[in-house]
Amino acid sequence: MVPKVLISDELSDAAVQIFRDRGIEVDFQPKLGKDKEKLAEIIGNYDGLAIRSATKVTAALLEKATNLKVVGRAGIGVDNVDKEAASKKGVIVMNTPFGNMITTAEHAIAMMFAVARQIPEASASTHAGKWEKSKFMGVELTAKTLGVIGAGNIGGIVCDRAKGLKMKVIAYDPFLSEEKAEKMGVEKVELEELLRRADFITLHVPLTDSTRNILSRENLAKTKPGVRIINCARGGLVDEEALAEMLKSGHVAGAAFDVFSVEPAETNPLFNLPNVVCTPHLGASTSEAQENVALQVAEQMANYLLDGAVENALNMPSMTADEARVMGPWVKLAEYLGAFIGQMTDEPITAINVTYDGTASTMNLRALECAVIAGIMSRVNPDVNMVSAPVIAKERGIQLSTTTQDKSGVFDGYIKITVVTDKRERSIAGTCFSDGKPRFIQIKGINVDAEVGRHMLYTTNKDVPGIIGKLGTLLGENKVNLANFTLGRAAAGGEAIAIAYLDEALDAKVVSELEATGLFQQVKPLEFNIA
Ligand SMILES: NC(=O)C1=CN([C@@H]2O[C@H](COP(=O)(O)OP(=O)(O)OC[C@H]3O[C@@H](n4cnc5c(N)ncnc54)[C@H](O)[C@@H]3O)[C@@H](O)[C@H]2O)C=CC1
Ligand SMILES: O=C(O)C(=O)COP(=O)(O)O
Repeated sequence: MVPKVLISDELSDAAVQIFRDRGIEVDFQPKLGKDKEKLAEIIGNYDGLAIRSATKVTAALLEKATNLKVVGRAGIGVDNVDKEAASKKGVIVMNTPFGNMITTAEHAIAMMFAVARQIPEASASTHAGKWEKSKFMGVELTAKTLGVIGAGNIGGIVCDRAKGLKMKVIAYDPFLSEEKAEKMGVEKVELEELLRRADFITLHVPLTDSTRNILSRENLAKTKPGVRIINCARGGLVDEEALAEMLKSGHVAGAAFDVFSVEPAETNPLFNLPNVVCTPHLGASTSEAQENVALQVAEQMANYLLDGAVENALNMPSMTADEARVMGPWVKLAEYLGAFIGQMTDEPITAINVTYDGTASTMNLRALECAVIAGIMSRVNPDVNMVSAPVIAKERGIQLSTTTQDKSGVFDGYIKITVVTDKRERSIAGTCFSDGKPRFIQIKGINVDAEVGRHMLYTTNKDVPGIIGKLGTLLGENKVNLANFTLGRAAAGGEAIAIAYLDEALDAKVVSELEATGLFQQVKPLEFNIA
């Protein structure tokens, strides 16, 4: 089936072209992001949704997005996407972290100049024929201290440009190392010190629980008198009411805001105050940046929908198309191993350990781990996938651990998973042969060579003559056709396991009859989702 993508915000035509060139059906409805009812009505038809900041991907919208696999944000900030809800629904959320960073940094610098020299007001006054030369006395940037809150990609470029302007740059970013700060030629400081020393403050942090209201009334009061504040990051980082009051009192000399706590901003405490420069979220609005993010998001979404490659996802480990191809059988194996043990385990799982041996240990382990968890969780929730499974496991407080080791046996590599419950530990191992077919190679420590079948019956018994005959007879009496059969045992007379491959799912009645014979310790019908 040809995947379908909806573009619900203003995106460069380049994105539409890429989707078409890649053989993806695309609907370009750039106004839809502002019409949430209409969007909710049709979202169920799409595998992918490409957005900017106008579309709000809420839990309610995701509920309706029954086919959605990926949300692609043509830009950086994803605070308009409920990532937790998306993860739970198994929807990948990806952004384009670099495509508009230069453009946004340049906008911040432009805003700093604009507020230092009151350019918008001076321009409006000149257009009005007033020639108010003495009214617009500005300040120089040279030798002033710029306080950068958040020195990541955009903040880093702002630091670099500001140094070019001969400013003294200080940065507050708890994740910025001293070495990196030194390399960037900036002084790393705490927030309090930044507030106290900066002549200009510019914000470049994402909007998160830790950054919301970072320039609160209390923090604004700690700033240097005459400070000018620039926000080209996100509305909600600054207390706009408090800032408006401080602008009026003269403590803050000016502000330049591109983003607002409510957008589109029709009213705002900062509007119509002298020396407040406002732009309507234009940070990323250059033709270059829009071309970059549109191309990138379309390529990333197409790669995922067509080849399973994952790039710049916020809720899934990265995987190249080549990796996805090479690892395909191993990802399947990981999922089948998880599904086997998940179906065997009725009591709550407290911990999962995954051992990667030989070739398996050289692969993208995060992706394999997600597949293992998805397999295990699929018994509880059939809609679970590699994106949602780790979230569900975390919610349930399941401890995850991994072990890697060099090739230790006859196989070039294998994956072994052990799950721990309050009552017991269970383990299973499997490998992929060169035919690309996943095989179970060890169950409960007993060696087997078992392919994966859609409908399987797993039994354990004491290794004594006649039991397998009885199993066959009972299945035959119930008109259950056997497609194949595999046995394994620890030692003669010890524990033995049998795996029967059936043509259809086993009736609960047959399971009860098998249990009633008293010959088996365990009788478990197993179902596998084989594409
Ligand atoms: N106005 C616009 O049109 C645009 C706005 N943006 C906004 O700019 C933000 C920053 O973008 P990037 O630099 O690309 O992100 P980034 O992830 O490269 O940098 C963010 C930095 O903030 C730091 N940080 C996180 N929590 C912090 C905290 N509590 N205190 C101080 N620093 C903290 C991080 O360590 C990181 O270095 C985006 O999240 C987005 O909201 C991005 C593009 C365009
Ligand atoms: O990339 C970002 O984070 C932005 O804020 C840009 O927003 P936009 O795509 O212009 O609506």
